Amino acid sequence: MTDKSNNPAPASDPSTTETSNDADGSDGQLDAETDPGTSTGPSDLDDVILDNLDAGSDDPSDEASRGLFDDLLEGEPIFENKEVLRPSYTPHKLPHREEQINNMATILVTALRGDTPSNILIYGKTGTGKTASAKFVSEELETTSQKYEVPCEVEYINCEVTDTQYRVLAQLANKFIDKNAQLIDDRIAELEELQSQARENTAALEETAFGSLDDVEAEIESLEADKSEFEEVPMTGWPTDRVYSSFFDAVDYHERVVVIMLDEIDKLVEKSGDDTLYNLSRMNSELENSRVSIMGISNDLKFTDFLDPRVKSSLGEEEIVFPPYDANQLRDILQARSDVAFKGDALTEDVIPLCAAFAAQEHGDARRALDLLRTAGELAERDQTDNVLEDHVRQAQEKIELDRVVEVVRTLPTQSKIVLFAIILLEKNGVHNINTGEVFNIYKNLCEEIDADILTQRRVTDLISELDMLGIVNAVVVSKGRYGRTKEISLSVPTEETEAVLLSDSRLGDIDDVQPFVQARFDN
Ligand SMILES: Nc1ncnc2c1ncn2[C@@H]1O[C@H](COP(=O)(O)OP(=O)(O)OP(=O)(O)O)[C@@H](O)[C@H]1O
Repeated sequence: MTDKSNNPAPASDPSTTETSNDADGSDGQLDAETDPGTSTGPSDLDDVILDNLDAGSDDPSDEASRGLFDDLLEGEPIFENKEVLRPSYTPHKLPHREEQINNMATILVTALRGDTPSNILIYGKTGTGKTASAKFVSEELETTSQKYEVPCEVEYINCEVTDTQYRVLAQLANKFIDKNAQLIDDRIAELEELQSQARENTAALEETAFGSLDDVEAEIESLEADKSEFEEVPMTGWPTDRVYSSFFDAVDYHERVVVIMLDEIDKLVEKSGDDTLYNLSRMNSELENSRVSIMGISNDLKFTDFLDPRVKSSLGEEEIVFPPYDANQLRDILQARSDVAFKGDALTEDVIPLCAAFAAQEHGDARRALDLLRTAGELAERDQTDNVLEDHVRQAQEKIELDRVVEVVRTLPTQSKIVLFAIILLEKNGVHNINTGEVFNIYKNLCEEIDADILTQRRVTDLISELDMLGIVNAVVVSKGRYGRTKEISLSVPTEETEAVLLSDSRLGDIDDVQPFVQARFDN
């Protein structure tokens, strides 16, 4: 990167050296240097600076005109369209998901015949294409329904964000209230058009259901009354049954089949139980004009164990499983995306197979594979090379892993952070085969220092097990013969980086000198 502060030009020019001695940066001096005859008025000053830069184009002082971005912009870009590698992009082709997509379509085609499709539960680990496939099928369904003029709508809700019954129902109610308002407006506009035609010539009413202009007027008034009855649901504050009946009335306003897609449905059940699913699944018996079908998507294969048996059987009428991708399948997925994402020959031969192999190790996660490919491309771009190399993929793998660790450590509860900090202090001081007692001693001293509650040794042991499950430490139980069993703990993440994240927590960051705490290990 070109750094103006390193630019030798001003120093090598005696006149500018003088200038820099001038307390206020002396614009006048520059002026005089360039053109002694020029006055120092502000309007001339602009010209002088430009002249100066132009004149020096062969001079190293040209560097001064190079901005922060010039070097980065130089050279061939590696990406043709980086957006297609981002998670927000919905691909139009989903290799190796044909079977699941066909299964979904076979179930949902019922909606295009005006009947209620069975509810569907979609399972599969993260990054196996569940959301992408379900969205693809929904878009196709809506497009076809428009083509054949069958009223069929899909509503998508991400239950990780919208995670209570109130919010799910309110969001659905408001979506249908908006749609109804739009429908009513369109219908009123048509009727007003008919009114004006009929005023000129009453024959315009002949082919319609209206006998007179008064009938048309009455219909417009009735539609306006309907519209004013739909009241937007506030995001908090109403009793839940009122929100439910708003949604019910809005969805039943006219004939249609509605598919409600509940992504991360397990999060909704975890946070607020199965009431929402119970209410949604029994709606059809009461709806007069419309029909509702539910499509639930989950990473957690076991979440239905927590459901009321009635909800469970109704929701799981059809189940579709998304298995993890293997390395060959990931390769095809990456190849299809990279054709659009990268410039012609930007990728060297090994890049896609390596990204696929890394991601296949991580339970066949396509999101991870795409992240790796994008990050490798970005690292190559930063190196200002024309090609993405195998080494960029390895660096990308490390970077993503480190980012994950940083995020997990950053969001740990304070007590777990203190326990982890104690383990780090022991490791940094060369202690091997750390045991729970040693961690507990240092933990206690750290807690006293920062005025935190001290948990029992048993709880601390639990927290160590949690850190183990998160992959931050490795705790193995070893038998000490007649002295019983103990845990030997070691760090599974890079020490320096993890410590830096812990110290960025304001409470732990307040500890000035950690040495006495490590010393305490020997005192206890
Ligand atoms: N067969 C595929 N072809 C192309 N891209 C795919 C395929 N499967 C998944 N992807 C891409 O991988 C990423 C993750 O997919 P998606 O969000 O559908 O996974 P998911 O199974 O819903 O995961 P999660 O449960 O974590 O939400 C998305 O960017 C998606 O476009």
